[in-house]
Amino acid sequence: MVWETVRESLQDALPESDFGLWIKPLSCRREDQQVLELVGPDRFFCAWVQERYLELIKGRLQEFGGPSEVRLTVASEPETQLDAGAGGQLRLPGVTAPVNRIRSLHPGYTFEQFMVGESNILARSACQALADGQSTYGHCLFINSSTGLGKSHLTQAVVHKVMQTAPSTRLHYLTAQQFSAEMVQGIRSGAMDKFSSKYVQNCDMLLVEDIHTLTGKNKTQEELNTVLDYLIRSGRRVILTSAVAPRNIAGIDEDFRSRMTSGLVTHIEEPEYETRASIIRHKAAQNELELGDEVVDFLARHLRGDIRRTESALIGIRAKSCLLGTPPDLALVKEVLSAIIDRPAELSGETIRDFVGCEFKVSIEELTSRSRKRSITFPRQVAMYLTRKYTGESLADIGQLYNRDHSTVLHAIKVVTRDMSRKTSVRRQVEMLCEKLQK
Ligand SMILES: Nc1ncnc2c1ncn2[C@@H]1O[C@H](COP(=O)(O)OP(=O)(O)OP(=O)(O)O)[C@@H](O)[C@H]1O
Repeated sequence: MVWETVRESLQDALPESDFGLWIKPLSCRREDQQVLELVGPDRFFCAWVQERYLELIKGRLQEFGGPSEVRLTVASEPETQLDAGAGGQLRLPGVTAPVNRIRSLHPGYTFEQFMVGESNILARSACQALADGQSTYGHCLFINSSTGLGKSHLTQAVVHKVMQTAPSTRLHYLTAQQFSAEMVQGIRSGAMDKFSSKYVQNCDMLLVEDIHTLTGKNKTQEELNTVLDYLIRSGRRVILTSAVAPRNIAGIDEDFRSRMTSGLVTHIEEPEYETRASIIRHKAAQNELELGDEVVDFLARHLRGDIRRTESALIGIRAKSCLLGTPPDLALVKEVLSAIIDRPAELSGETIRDFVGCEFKVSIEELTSRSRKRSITFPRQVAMYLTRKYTGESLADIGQLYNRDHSTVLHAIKVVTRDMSRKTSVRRQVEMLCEKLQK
């Protein structure tokens, strides 16, 4: 085979380490008059060979009368089939795969499929900038949110984008648990040098999820702290995610906490109404589910927080609609949702606004007006407080009901909470309203 000859000639032409790292692992899958197909262990490997050695390989092939076309293919191990969506952590050739499970990539977690709104725009923009190699938001990003609000989606969107636009980037994407397990393995097998060189010298971008799971894991914190220290100081890109705000993660070394938060720290809020509606439309279309505006509105008003619940509701709606052979109308959707939502569907922000208006004999126009008369501001503030207490609507959503922004709602909640503790009359009135609402 001509490839064997070319390979031998490259062994003579290249430094031993380069040949061992980049040429030796290539295997020949096909060789005929037209094409030589070489297989490399992963995408990063192939991109590197393509950039640095392809012309050399082609030149040698010509010399030895081989085919003019060379194809580089990623081996079809599940963890390296990144195009097919089964993705995995990228690693350097010659560095053995860790024995622990590698975090796989979801093919749909891309920027295009991430719906943007006030709640997540900062996190999204920062991720986009990091993926594009811009330093607008610095090099180190810490994202936190409660569950199901898109931390993994955004982190993986960065990985997808970097792999598409700069595939030779040495990138490691894993969870904190995987980092920890790999480190323990390194210690046990006496291979800590390899471990450190993988994450320190041979890393352009590090993405570690679920940092909150490092509570009490002092050795892992110490190791990751050293890695971050080097990466941040040398301008490498870092993304960390956590289900807990950095200041609230217990059992974390203060130096480590401060290093992790030395760049931009951003919190993804629960999506507001408009974002929820666009997520519902987008996910419905993906599920080939046609939803009318009334149904989308109903779902957006009742499904807040964790987007996984929205996804599960849409799957349920589709299943029920298929089963009955009818399009998903409001009655069907309400039935499916009754199994998912834990609070009575009728206790919405609007219901509470109507109720409070009726109790205080104030119209909706007055409640939503700019008026600052005490006879109107007090019911408005109480209504905002009750909506927050009973509906789980975001501050921005509550604000919309009263023509205000989220900071006014936050202020109203603080005022009512404070006055309830100081003034018996306020406490009694609010308690009475709560009793009526619960009935
Ligand atoms: N803004 C968004 N647009 C579209 N889909 C979204 C958005 N936010 C979240 N999702 C979807 O919600 C689901 C959960 O998101 P993801 O796994 O990223 O959450 P997470 O914050 O990492 O949660 P956890 O803390 O539980 O790991 C995913 O299927 C994701 O696609």
